Amino acid sequence: MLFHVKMIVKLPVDMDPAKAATLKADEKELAQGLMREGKWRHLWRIAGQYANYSVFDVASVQELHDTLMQLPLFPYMEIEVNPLCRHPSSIREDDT
Ligand SMILES: O=C(O)C[C@H]1C=CC(=O)O1
Repeated sequence: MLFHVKMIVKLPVDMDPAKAATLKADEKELAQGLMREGKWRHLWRIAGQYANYSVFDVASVQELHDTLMQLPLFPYMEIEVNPLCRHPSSIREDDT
């Protein structure tokens, strides 16, 4: 199942820089692992924002929820989720 996810990161301005750096490093490690598993299919920076557009490919809504909840930056993100399905005009064969 494919989901378009927008993540807006809002770290507290007074957060300890060392804590912020650790959170970002942990998030990067987890994100890259999910990408290698094929679950985090796309990750794009939204230009000019500390935010991203992502596409997740997971087995269920529950798996998406659990995956997002486990992100180290989850407590500091505003997240918007939209489910995706094939477009009848799409010519791409890999739109699974
Ligand atoms: O930077 C972000 O958009 C937030 C988050 C998503 C992946 C990652 O490494 O950090």
